[in-house]
Amino acid sequence: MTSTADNAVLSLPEWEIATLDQVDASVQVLGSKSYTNRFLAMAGLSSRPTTLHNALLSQDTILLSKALRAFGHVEVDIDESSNIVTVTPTGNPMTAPAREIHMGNAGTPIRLLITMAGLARGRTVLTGSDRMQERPMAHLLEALAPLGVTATALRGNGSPPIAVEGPALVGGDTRVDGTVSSQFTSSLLISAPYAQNDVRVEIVGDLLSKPYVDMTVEAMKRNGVVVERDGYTSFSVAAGQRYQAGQVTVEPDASGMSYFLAAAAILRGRVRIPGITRASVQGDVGLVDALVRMGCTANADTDSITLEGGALTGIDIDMSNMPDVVPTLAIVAAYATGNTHITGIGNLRFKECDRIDAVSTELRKMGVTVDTTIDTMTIHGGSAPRGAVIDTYDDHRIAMAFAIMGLRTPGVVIKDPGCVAKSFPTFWQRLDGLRRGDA
Ligand SMILES: O=C(O)C1=C[C@@H](OP(=O)(O)O)[C@@H](O)[C@H](O)C1
Ligand SMILES: C=C(OP(=O)(O)O)C(=O)O
Repeated sequence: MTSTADNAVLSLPEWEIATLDQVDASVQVLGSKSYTNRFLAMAGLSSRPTTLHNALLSQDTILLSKALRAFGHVEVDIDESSNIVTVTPTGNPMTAPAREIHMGNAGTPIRLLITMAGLARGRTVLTGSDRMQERPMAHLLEALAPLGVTATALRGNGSPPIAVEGPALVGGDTRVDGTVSSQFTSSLLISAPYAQNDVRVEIVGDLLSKPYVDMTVEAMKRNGVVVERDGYTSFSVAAGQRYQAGQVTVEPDASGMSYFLAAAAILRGRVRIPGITRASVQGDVGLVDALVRMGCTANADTDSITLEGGALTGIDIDMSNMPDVVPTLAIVAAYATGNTHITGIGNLRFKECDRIDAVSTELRKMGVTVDTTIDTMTIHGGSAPRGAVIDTYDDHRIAMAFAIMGLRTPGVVIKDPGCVAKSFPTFWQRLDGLRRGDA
């Protein structure tokens, strides 16, 4: 075991976390994955150049950049040393790539691309990892048909590989199920300005992950496109609007931030995240309020979030608006007294892995009692977790959340630490930086 971590950890089969007695650190978190994906997609449609500053450069966003390039409408330059991405229109229309596009397990990017492919000339085929080939897309495919686009799951199971025929985005009225993924709605909205006619999207059922749709509407507005809306039940985009692009700065990733806040919570220390505030549109900042309810203290600064740990008690919480920080809250709950009952999380079963199964299985390995149902999880606090070898299911969030437990509980070994590269390739360096106070 060593406390020295650099990017070499990404290629190790497993990594044992060194415990840490105390934490008082400021942590630089990479740019938001969701904003980077949105601004890249919009830049990929625009006929004006875009420069993204503090962009997240990770597996998912790089896959999206490559896919956009493959449509021929834009060139994408990535400067890894400065986290700047420049998207430059080529003057050519979007054309379906001759080869299928492989999107790994990048869920948001593939879903954004499915509607975008309806604007490209020819037949686009989008596919991904084995897990991606199980992730649900049928509601999006069904919603595209009334807008003129034929998008077909080639194996008939509603999942990739998916073929999209274009150019065909005529526009009009459609309905989309909101209860499985908000990404379907975001996908329809982001391409909507480029349809021939106005697009109106009605949401069927109660939309989950609502803040992600707020982020979409806000990012479109920052880019010059207005979305009219009736709460979370319908959204309209007038035809003919165009993304203005230009210079965009991406704020830090609230989901990535969550692991360091959890470290402060379970070590009763203090962590400061500059560049993001509790007023962010990113729903995952809601974790701060949850941790305060559990006994932590948080600031109300205008340029950062600081969280200080306290005596932790379990809470009841509906996390349907912040699904990606459920693993984070669950590991904090393991150190609280009393039970934490998390509801509204049925769609965790469709993420990079079945996160309800994964979190409960790995917490149980560590001696924590967890009850689950199809869409809830109850973590029984009060028994000291013990070290274990943690399976990570090719899921970055399982690896990162359980790594934080290793700061307090000796003997936590994270298998396949490289899986964090999906959203946070510098995670292990930042974790190591906690020990010096300047992550
Ligand atoms: O739109 C987005 O950027 C995202 C939406 C969420 O998905 P769901 O809407 O499927 O919950 C979230 O889990 C994902 O990591 C990113
Ligand atoms: C669910 C996630 O990502 P995606 O759906 O974009 O693959 C995630 O990052 O937690």
